[in-house]
Amino acid sequence: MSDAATTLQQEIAAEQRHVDRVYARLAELRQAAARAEKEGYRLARVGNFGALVERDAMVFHAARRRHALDAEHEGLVFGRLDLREGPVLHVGRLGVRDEEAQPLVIDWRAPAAAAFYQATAADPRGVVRRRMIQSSGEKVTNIEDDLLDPAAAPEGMRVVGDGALLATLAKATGRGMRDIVATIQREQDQAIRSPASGVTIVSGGPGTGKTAVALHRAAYLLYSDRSRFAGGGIMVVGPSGVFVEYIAAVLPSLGEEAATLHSLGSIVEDVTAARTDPTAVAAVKGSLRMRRVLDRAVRDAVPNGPTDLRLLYRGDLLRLGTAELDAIRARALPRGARRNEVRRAGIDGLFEALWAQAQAHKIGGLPSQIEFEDDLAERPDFRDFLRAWWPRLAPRHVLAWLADPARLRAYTSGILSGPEIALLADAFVPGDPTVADVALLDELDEMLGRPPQPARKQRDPFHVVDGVREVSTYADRQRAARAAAVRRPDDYREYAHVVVDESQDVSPMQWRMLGRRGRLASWTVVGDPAQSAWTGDPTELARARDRALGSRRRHEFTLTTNYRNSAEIFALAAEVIREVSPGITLPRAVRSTGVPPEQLTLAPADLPDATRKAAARLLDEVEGTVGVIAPVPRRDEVAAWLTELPADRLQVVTSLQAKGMEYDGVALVAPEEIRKEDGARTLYVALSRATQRLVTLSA
Ligand SMILES: Nc1ncnc2c1ncn2[C@@H]1O[C@H](COP(=O)(O)OP(=O)(O)OP(=O)(O)O)[C@@H](O)[C@H]1O
Repeated sequence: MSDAATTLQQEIAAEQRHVDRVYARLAELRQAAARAEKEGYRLARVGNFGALVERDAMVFHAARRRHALDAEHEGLVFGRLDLREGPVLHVGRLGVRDEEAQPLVIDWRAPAAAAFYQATAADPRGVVRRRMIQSSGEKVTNIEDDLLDPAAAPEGMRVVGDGALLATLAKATGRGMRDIVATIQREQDQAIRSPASGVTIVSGGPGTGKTAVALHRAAYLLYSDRSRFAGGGIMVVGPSGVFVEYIAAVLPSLGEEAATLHSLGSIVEDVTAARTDPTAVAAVKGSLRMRRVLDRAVRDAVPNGPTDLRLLYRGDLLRLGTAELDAIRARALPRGARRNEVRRAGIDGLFEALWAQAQAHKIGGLPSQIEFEDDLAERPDFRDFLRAWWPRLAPRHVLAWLADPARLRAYTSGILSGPEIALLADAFVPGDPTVADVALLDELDEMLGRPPQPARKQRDPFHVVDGVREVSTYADRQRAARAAAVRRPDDYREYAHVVVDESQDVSPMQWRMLGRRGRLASWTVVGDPAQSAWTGDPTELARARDRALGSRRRHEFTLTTNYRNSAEIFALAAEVIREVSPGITLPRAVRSTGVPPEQLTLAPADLPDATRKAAARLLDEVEGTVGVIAPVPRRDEVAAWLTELPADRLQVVTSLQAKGMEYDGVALVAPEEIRKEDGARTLYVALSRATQRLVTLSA
């Protein structure tokens, strides 16, 4: 064995001794947690109510603690700091103390761990040597050191390895995003630890770790002020369901379950939309002018509703025609009134008009006005009329009205341009909303208001026995521990923190939707304007975003290194974005594979076969996942070409779903169509998804 190899083995063995101590202590803690749970159950047999409550609390906390211990078992210790002064510190996924309450490992989120991420040779912050410890399970497999302050290094201090970051980046991509807790870089750490209040804005080009930073920031906030952020809740919003699935494992791997993940299509209660509109249609649907369009809709008569009211009262015909009914409805709906909440005003309007008529007709034996109204209110024909004339409207009902060409024209004329109105024809499919429609549904919900509803039954992980909530099985306990922080009504609006990823694609109407849920929140907003697919009015967009974020203080951060793409792949993506933004500052891609992207041009008839071959070859060449990116309208067609390939490492997505995603190999189908339909910026996104191999197939 060479000297260097021997040194490395000795250092690994030294770290292994510490790691073993940590796991031994962890086992004791786990046993203690289990004992606490048991003790909780013993209390149950004491039988009085106070003991039962105490038992619940004990079981709950013990289960939660055990859950955390289990979640963070893998690679628990990943760093070590040798400082100029003070004891050696080990950094890990959670803090563990020995029997004397001395720290064996400090939590990566703790202030003392900040130096692990922020120290550099130029600014060592008291750190002499920073050591990254790589493990598999409980076994230390490698060590990488940075000597940050050579002058302060004690005699005999050894330094091994050459770059944990690059070693990590070269590893294959799995189905889901991985946490980067062991290799967070200084500029990223500053954004992660930015103040908990106000708005933290993180920008940076493709692959600079914006998503990773946003998720680690959520974990950091939960650690630094648990009662505030777990109590109020953190909502993380991403562009698509595919993306949310991709990032879903990061927070649990950091031991955090307390954040709620949503795609822009799944924010509104009872709605899950995955379908996207063509970019031009989405720009119209996302414009704030749609508020005026919707406002006209919510004031309109319902389709197939009654056009007049005829009532025989004491032998006399009372009648209100279309114009009168419309006027009554309009009077009952002054600016700002919510249709579902002012139904009573509509009914009063009818009573007034009918009473006036009855008096004018000099009906014999006419009772008092109150009795007259009581008479009408009890009549089935009058009640039927009311139900048809002023029904309780759900947002989806009103949105469906826009599928009717005549109504669409009436609501949009003078607000949208002719071509914009044409774009919206056929763009609303009743019962099948698109992602952009969800923000319209939310707006309609706000405009219509809600009649009071009976409370919905929540799924409860506790069993209720004799009025006492209890958990009985291990699975129940786990679920109860997890659920306690995340159980909230579906239309919950009091989040303590909102994280918006890929924020460059949030439309003005979507900002309103998010703003409604973050009125009390602090925010983390990450994005890259260069990757924006938004083709609508930029000033309107900026205004809507500012409105949602309010006057809160802004903290801005920019990330500058692309950790995802090989330099060869990013060079091709850079060419595309420079065509539309010549002066743009792009991140630096740090890793080179020596393999340039392959750009194929084919006859259209050869595209299916060539795509199949390219995908098969990529599956051979890379260890991790392969993404096939297709133009939006062709996704299913392209997927059908690939049915014979193994599906476990292959994913077919549209150019819009590719937002935020990452694959080791990418086959990009028909880039020219993507450019034409969704613009060069969306093509730029598609070109910057691959870590190792990229093939483009132009027809
Ligand atoms: N400090 C780091 N250590 C290791 N890997 C990192 C680090 N920072 C980022 N990465 C990796 O780089 C890749 C890109 O990160 P991420 O997806 O967060 O970038 P992004 O800025 O959101 O990209 P995009 O804007 O293109 O969606 C991920 O695989 C992430 O794990």
